[in-house]
Amino acid sequence: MNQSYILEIKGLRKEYSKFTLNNINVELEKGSIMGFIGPNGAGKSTTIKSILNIISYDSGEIIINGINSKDNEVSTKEIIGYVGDETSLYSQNYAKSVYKFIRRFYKNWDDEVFNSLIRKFNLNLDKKVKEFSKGMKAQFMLALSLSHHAKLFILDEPTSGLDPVIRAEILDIIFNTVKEEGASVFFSSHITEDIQKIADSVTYINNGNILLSDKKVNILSNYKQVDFNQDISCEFEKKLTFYRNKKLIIHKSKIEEVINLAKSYNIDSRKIEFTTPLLDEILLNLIKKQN
Ligand SMILES: Nc1ncnc2c1ncn2[C@@H]1O[C@H](COP(=O)(O)OP(=O)(O)OP(=O)(O)O)[C@@H](O)[C@H]1O
Repeated sequence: MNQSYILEIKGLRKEYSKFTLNNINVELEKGSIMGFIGPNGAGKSTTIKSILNIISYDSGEIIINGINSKDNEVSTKEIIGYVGDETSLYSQNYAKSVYKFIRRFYKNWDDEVFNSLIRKFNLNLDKKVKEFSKGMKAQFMLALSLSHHAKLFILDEPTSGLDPVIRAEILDIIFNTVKEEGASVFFSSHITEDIQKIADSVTYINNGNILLSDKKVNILSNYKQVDFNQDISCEFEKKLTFYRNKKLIIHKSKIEEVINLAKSYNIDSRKIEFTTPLLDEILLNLIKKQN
């Protein structure tokens, strides 16, 4: 247990018949935003459901604000604001009844925050949840989760399937609320662009295993995109594993190796440039290495 972390996942393991979430370790610092990214079926929702105790897990520990989440479920739930795809649970109900039902669970519920978000999103609470569009459902869920001064937001694909305008609005609200209140966010997404925009740290999961978990600035400074800025021979290209579409992403420890290799293929090393790649390119490179 470390007081500077709001969430610690230690050695989490969950076995399904055809999939294993294997030895997941994550540390989320208080006041920071972590993007949890990975392809379809990587294990993101399984991890999130384990954090929330929605499913049981085989081994490992989940510590929320210093407390083992299994030891005190009520107090840990109180400090979590969750957005997932559970609107189907309430779809037959009027939005107003859902709000009245949910607010009873939280002693820090704040109607002023809730009403201002509802006005901002222009949502009509006299509608049934099923009458809301996908974007409105996401806004409604977000308003519910942001209205009880949570310390930790767990967001499962909060922007998936939304148009760019609503996506940007939701990201802004998450970012601003969290920074104002000093809260923390663990959010899963397929959209690397969103993560690059607001996350302080990134955890990348593939096939039930974590391939990378680090501060975004470290990841971006640890990897380089190599631009040769000249024609290169097929033989040299073949030597460069993971060279695709004229892009080569390498860990910075490999810079010298690449320069020396290039020289041995008569490449003019003065023209070679090393730039900072997009997060997307770095993660794609990691998947290619794993497969
Ligand atoms: N209840 C279950 N029983 C058996 N297998 C399951 C169950 N729930 C999930 N899985 C399997 O676990 C794997 C991980 O699923 P999970 O939903 O965690 O992935 P994900 O990263 O959230 O994917 P997506 O981005 O598509 O939502 C998948 O292979 C899925 O089929």
